[in-house]
Amino acid sequence: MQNKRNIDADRIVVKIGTSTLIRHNSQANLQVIKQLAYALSTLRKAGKDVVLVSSGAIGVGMGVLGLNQRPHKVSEQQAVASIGQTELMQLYSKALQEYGMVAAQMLLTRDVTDYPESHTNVMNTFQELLALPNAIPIINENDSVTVTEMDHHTKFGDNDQLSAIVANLIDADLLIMLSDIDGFYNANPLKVPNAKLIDQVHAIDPDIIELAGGHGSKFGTGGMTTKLKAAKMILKHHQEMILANGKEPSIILNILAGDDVGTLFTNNVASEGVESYD
Ligand SMILES: Nc1ncnc2c1ncn2[C@@H]1O[C@H](COP(=O)(O)OP(=O)(O)O)[C@@H](O)[C@H]1O
Ligand SMILES: N[C@@H](CCC(=O)OP(=O)(O)O)C(=O)O
Repeated sequence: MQNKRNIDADRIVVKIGTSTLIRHNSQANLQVIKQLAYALSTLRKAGKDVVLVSSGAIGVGMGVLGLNQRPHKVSEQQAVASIGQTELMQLYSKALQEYGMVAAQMLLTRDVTDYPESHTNVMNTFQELLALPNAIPIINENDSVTVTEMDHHTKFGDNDQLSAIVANLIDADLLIMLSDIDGFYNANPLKVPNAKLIDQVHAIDPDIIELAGGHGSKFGTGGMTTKLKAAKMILKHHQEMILANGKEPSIILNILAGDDVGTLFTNNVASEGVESYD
């Protein structure tokens, strides 16, 4: 019999990565977007607070423009992102409409954590949106304005860290990180085919960081390292994160039903018999 987890989450942030949203031919994966819309709508209708952090602006923009390679120049990436973001939100809006939901786009910069006024404004927006019964906030980094300069860092780094910051900001119970891999392994499965899936992680220490190797897809940015940075922020705030495979986003519903899928990052020490890393 499959182990059950005790997942008690009323406020949930879901992050979906580029590698899950985009097919190898640079086209958006509509099946994934439709199923994601279904899962998020189901949770919202069940009274949960749900926020989506979605990557994919650059990946979708590459598809729109017929590019095979991610541009190297930052300004070109920003232009591609602004084209892709529009298309991505159209896809989400259409998919959510099927379930009576509306998409609410929020494009953030690090100002929301660095400047009290920006922080207050973004919190007010979250509060109003989460009070609406049929709105799903969909967040991405504001790629056309974020830069990292000597004296002003407006970039979050990547959407893995952005999703943890959002989870911290709105005091979410759970961050569900959907990627193209079943969870966190004891080595990069792309390089080590017999790598083993880890059920639970309780601390992000150098031994754990050592297990994250290399980048994933040609579209995504962070690979596993940035997911561990996100997990570290989550554990610091005594929240939980589950890293799972997003190829079937209905897995979100399995996660909330307590199914033992993916890797759970938690401060709560695992029950006996479950393989875990402290
Ligand atoms: N220890 C590990 N466990 C699982 N995946 C790993 C590990 N180390 C590196 N990876 C790589 O990280 C990839 C996921 O990161 P990425 O492609 O950036 O995803 P996303 O687009 O979802 O953010 C996996 O496909 C895998 O190749
Ligand atoms: N803002 C960028 C996010 C890039 C990013 O962090 O991607 P990923 O590693 O797939 O989460 C975009 O939408 O393309």
